[in-house]
Parts: sequence; structure tokens; C-alpha cells
Amino acid sequence: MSELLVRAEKLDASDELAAKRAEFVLDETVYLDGNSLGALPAAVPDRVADVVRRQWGALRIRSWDESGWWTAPERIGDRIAPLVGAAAGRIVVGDSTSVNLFKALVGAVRLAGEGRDEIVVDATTFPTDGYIAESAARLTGCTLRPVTPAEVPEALSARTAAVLLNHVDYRTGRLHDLPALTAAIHASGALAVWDLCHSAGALPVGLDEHGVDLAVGCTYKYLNGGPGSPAYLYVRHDHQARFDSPLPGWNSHAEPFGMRTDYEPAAGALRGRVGTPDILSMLALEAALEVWDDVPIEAVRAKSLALTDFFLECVAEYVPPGRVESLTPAAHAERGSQVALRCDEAGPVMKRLIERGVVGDFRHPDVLRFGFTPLYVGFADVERAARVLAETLSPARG
Ligand SMILES: Cc1ncc(COP(=O)(O)O)c(C=O)c1O
Ligand SMILES: Nc1c(O)cccc1C(=O)C[C@H](N)C(=O)O
Repeated sequence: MSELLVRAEKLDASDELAAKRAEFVLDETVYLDGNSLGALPAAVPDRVADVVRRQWGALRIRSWDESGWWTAPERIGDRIAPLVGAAAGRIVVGDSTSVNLFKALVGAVRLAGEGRDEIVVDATTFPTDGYIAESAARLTGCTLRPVTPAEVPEALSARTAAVLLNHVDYRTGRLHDLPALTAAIHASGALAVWDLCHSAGALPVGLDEHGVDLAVGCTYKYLNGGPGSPAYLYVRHDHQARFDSPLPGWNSHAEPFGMRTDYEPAAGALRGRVGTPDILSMLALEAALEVWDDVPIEAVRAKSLALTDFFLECVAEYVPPGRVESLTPAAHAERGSQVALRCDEAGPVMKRLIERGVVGDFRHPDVLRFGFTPLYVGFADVERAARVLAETLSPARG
């Protein structure tokens, strides 16, 4: 048995989160794609069956009250809140990340007020963020300034209304300095809008502590809510009374069943609601979030760093020199919960890895992406993934 495999087994034996794996539906596959679609928590199928058969099938319309359907967006928001460092009443669940980005960005420009007519956006961002920022800029009469996150401080000026950044970059896995960038944005008088898709559920975020103005995130990655599960919107407490959503709907009205022609926004984060929530997906997410009941996010972060450290070490040991190059920073303070390896022929290489039971993903043009979800990935999985990668890249051994 190799020295690394012996170490992997020791690390698994002392892993305080190891038992969590049993709360997920998994097989022999090494699943390193939870940064795209989280695995299925075992509690979800029965809950969904109950929602469909009893809540919808038997109770029908009564479930809006009796099964708590109407208040689900705020209730589930409160469940996500501690994972991203927010107090209750700051987060509302619903719609997609893309839609929430639109609400947050236009809302931020409206909060920034007169004279501020620029939106700064991460030029390396996940595409949807860039598209939404461009449209939000056009609709609000702002100019869009795409810059790299490192260039943000020098791009800020008295004209900046809002800055949209990713906490963790989807391609490289780089973790950006949310406290420092938020402070710099505030020093210029602008609002900070953060996309937490690749950090929520993988590491502490500290939204309230760092005074983040608005934030959005998806729930189908590290929060394991399921394909297309609803996203969320965070609105800082002292902005809530002035938050002017560009998508006001009857669900965010102060008196939804008053059916009034005039719009009066509800108080609190539920101002971020729009129309009828997607109850089946939302209640699947609620069941999925139960795995977090006894898990501190700090423990998840510690294991995540140990997993990515160990993966980088195994890759350095097993993979022939020069075949891959890590795009993910070595420094813990700059690393999310994934490792991105640049590799020639990355598409076919990932295809072969998947055929051999190691599932990561390929990102155009040359990136192998491996996501490490500490709730269900172990150290022996990591060793196996690096070993199979090495065999895949060394035809004589593969
Ligand atoms: C950073 C980031 N933002 C947004 C999205 C997607 O948003 P939506 O759920 O609206 O497709 C993703 C992933 O798909 C993402 O990685
Ligand atoms: N949302 C996705 C989907 O509907 C299909 C396939 C992949 C996704 C993803 O989430 C991709 C992911 N955001 C990424 O980081 O590349």
C-alpha cells in the first residue's frame, strides 16, 4: 500500500465529518463535482414524496398555510443564514441566481443614489453575472466597467454605484478577499454585491460581519438542494427599508391578498420575493439543508483545506511532471474548495476519468475541475482521484 494511501486512511479515521457521508445517496464513484451539482441528501426523496402526495395531493390549497408553503422563502432563508454569517430575516429564497443578480444589482444602483453611474464587474466572472451586469447597467443608465478583482480598488471612484464580485472564481477556485474588497468598495461610497455560488456551504462568508450590502447564491452546489433548486438573495439589514426591487411582484407586497393596484413593498428581506415560489424544489432544498443541523461551517472549511492540500500533494507525487499545472492558489487564504488543473486535451482526459469512476468536470478550453464537498468526500477518495488521473495521463500505466 502506498504511503499516501496509508495517510489517507488515517486521515479518514480521524475525520470528524466522516459520518456525514452516510446522510447522502452515493456509490463507489469518487464524486468531485459537488461544485456544479451537489449529491442527493438521503432525507430528500421521502420529503418530496410527502410534499407531493400529502401536502399537494391531500391537503391541496390548504397547504399554503397548513404546510407552511407561503412562508417557505423566508423560513428557508433563515436556515441558510448561519452558513453565510447572516442573522435571521436577511435572506429570502427563490428564483435563480441570475434573476437574483438582476434584483441585487439594480437594487444596489438605486440604493447608491444620484451621481453614481458606474457598475464595476469582475471581468473574469461566470458568464451569467457579466450578462446580467451589462443589462442592469443599460437599464439604469450606468456604464459597465469590467476589471479583474485585483484591479477593483483602483477602478473605484465617486462615480461607482455598485461592484459585483465572485467570492470564489468558478474556473480557478481562487477565493477573493471579501472583507478587504468590501471595505475598499465602501470607502469609495459604493455598494458591494457578492456572488456566493462557489463559497456558500464550503467556507465561512461573514456577510453581516463584513457589512456586505447585497449577496446572491445558488443552492444546488455545496448546499445540495438539487438540480435547479432555488437561489437566494441577501439584503443587509439597514438597506432593507430602502431596497427597491426591480422585480416587484405580488409576493413581495405588504398585503399580497389585498390585491391592490398600488404597490407597497413588504418589510424585510421578503421584499426580494417576486411571484409564486417553486414549492417542490424549495421544500426539497429545505430537507437537504437538514444535514447542516449539527455541522459548524468552520469544521467544513478545515476539512476542505485538508482535502485540497492532500489532493495537490497526491497530484504532485503521482502525476508525471509537466502534465498538469494547478491554477488554484496554494495559499489557503486564496483557495476555495476546488482544484483546477490546466491540462492538454482536458476534455478527453476528463471523459476517461469519468469512465474510470472519478467525476470532476471540464471547463473550456483546458481546465480539469475537481470540487471537494467536505460533507461527503473523504481522503481515500482524494488519493484515488489523483492516482486514476496519473494513470489516465500515463498510457503505459493506464
Ligand atoms: C458564479 C456563478 N453564478 C451564477 C451561476 C448560475 O446561475 P443560475 O443558477 O441562474 O444558472 C453559476 C453556475 O451555474 C455560477 O457558478
Ligand atoms: N447550473 C448548471 C446547470 O444547470 C447545468 C450544468 C452546470 C451548471 C453549473 O452550475 C455550472 C457551474 N456554475 C460552474 O461553476 O461551472
